[in-house]
Formats: sequence, C-alpha cells, structure tokens
Amino acid sequence: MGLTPRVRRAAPGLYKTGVFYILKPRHQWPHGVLICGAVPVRKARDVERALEAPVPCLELRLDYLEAGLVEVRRVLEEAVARRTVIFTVRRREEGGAWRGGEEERAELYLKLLDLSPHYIDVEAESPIIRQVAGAKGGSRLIASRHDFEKTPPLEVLTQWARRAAELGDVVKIVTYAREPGDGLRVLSLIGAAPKPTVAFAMGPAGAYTRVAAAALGSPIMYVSLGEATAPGQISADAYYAALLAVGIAPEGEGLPAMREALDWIDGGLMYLLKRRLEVCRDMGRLKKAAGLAIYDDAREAQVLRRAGDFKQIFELVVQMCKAVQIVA
Ligand SMILES: O=C1C[C@@](O)(C(=O)O)C[C@@H](O)[C@@H]1O
Repeated sequence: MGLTPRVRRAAPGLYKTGVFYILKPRHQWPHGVLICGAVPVRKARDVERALEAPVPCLELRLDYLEAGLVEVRRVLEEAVARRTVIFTVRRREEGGAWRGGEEERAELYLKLLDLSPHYIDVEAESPIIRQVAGAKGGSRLIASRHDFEKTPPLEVLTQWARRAAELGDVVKIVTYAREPGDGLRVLSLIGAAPKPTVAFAMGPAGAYTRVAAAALGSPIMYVSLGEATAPGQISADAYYAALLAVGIAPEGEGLPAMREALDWIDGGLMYLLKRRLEVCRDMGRLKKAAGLAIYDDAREAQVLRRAGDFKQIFELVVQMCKAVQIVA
C-alpha cells in the first residue's frame, strides 16, 4: 500500500512503514488489520449482544463491569471460543471506567487470564503490568498508552512506544488529535517500533487516522458496536465502508475467507445505502420547504444511466429513496 508523495513529505516517519506486521489472531485479514468491536461490559447481556455483531474481534472493556466476574464468566468463555478477544480493565488515569484500586484490578486481570483470551490490554505505565505480563501464559500482551487530551511531540511518543515494546507483544499508542497534523505524528510510530504497533489518534480531527493506520499496517483497529468507548470511534459498518473506499478489503483463499470478504463488503454497502436514504430524507424536507416537486424525472434518468450494469439494482434504490422523500 504505497503512500502518496504528499503524505510522505508531510510525515517522513510514515514512509518507513510498508512492513505490515502480520499477527496470528484467529480472524486475520490478509493485509493484517483486525477489526475489533470495543464493548463496555456492564453485564452478560452486553457480551451476548456483541457476539451478534459482524466483527471478528471483540475488546471486552471490563472496567465497566457492574456485577462480579462470576456473573459474566460463562459468556466471557463463550466469547473467547467464538471470537478473537481482548480483555481490558482500563484505569481511570487513561480514560477508563475502573473505580477500584490497583491491587483489585490486578486480581481481576489474573482471573481473566484464566480464560485464555487471545490478548490482554494493560497500560504500559501502570504498576501492575509486570505482574500481568508474568502471568499471561499463551495470551498476547498489548502494552498500551493513552492520552485523551493531546498528542505529545514525536520524541515523547517514540519513548512511549519504546517503553511499551519492552513488555508488550503488541505496542498500542492512542492519543487525542487537537488538529489533523497531530494524527500524522502518532501514525509515524507504525512500523517504527520493533513490535507490531497499533497507533492512531482519537477525536474528530483524528478520525482519518483510524483508516490510515490500517493502510499502514496497524494490526488492530477499534470500532464501536453502539456505545463508543472513545471520542472519534466509528461504527463497524462505517469502518468497513471507509476501508473499502481506500481499496482495503480481505482477499483470502477458500470459501470461508471469501464469505467473510462478502460480509465485509455487504457491511460497507449497507452503510452507504443507509447514508443515501438519510441524504434523500433530508432532500425531501428541503424540497417541501422550498415548494419543489419531489420527483425529478431528468435526474432519475441520469442516475439510472450512470448505474450501467447495476441499473436494475438502482431502480429499486431510486424507488426507496423517492419513498423516503415523500414521507420526510
Ligand atoms: O485503546 C483503545 C482504543 C480506543 O480508545 C479508541 O480510541 O477506539 C478504544 C478503547 O476501548 C481501546 O482500549
């Protein structure tokens, strides 16, 4: 995936990438990014619902847990059996919902490791990371660092990534972009560290980095399945559509991988159709307010001409879009 000369000039660090770190999670897209639904887990039902979502990976955020682990243990075991799973108990200092002490948090992590998740996510600077690293067994440790207010200078980011690489199997650096240029700094960490590196920026100004990171070889990307767990997080459908828009889709060999590719493409198509209906609804309101006719035969003929071989499909799409304008 080449970078345009303009991006290379804007962020020399980005140019170094090109080596896609291939992890071996159960559901691996050939180019490497693992799409992961980030799920605030308050009770078992939250996990059951997440297991219905069209994503190969779930980050189960157990810092939100309201009940004890015993209430959700069975469904966590089911999740680990059916998806690639990351367990995270995010502390308050790094944007989490954990309200207990560090000792209690370490205890919960150790109990979660008994369920053999594919990944466990602990903050690189937290006092318990060595204890968790020592007990991780076959689980991979994501050593993470989050800044929910800003994106520090590149030398600080590089130091964070170096520290995280000392203990983590995967490095994760997530900052807040106050303006788009902040995103380029954090993206330049991808491929620069000696370990697979997840790096992107939160917030509206950093939203593009969630797609760019995948194109640059970041191994995991977080999407929302309803309730976002961070600013700028986008929905799974929107993410699939965005990746498709920049030409990223799984190729994969064999029927299962091709079916997963179709699921991915269908998710993107459904997102774009939903967006088309929303725009048409708004257009219906505008036409009514301006006293304009809802139907525009010339425009309809133009859309169907542009549809080419998909004319039949677009005839149905146009009918649906006219219907939403009438009732708008
Ligand atoms: O670190 C991350 C990334 C994230 O903060 C995001 O911006 O999508 C969401 C968190 O749940 C996850 O642990």
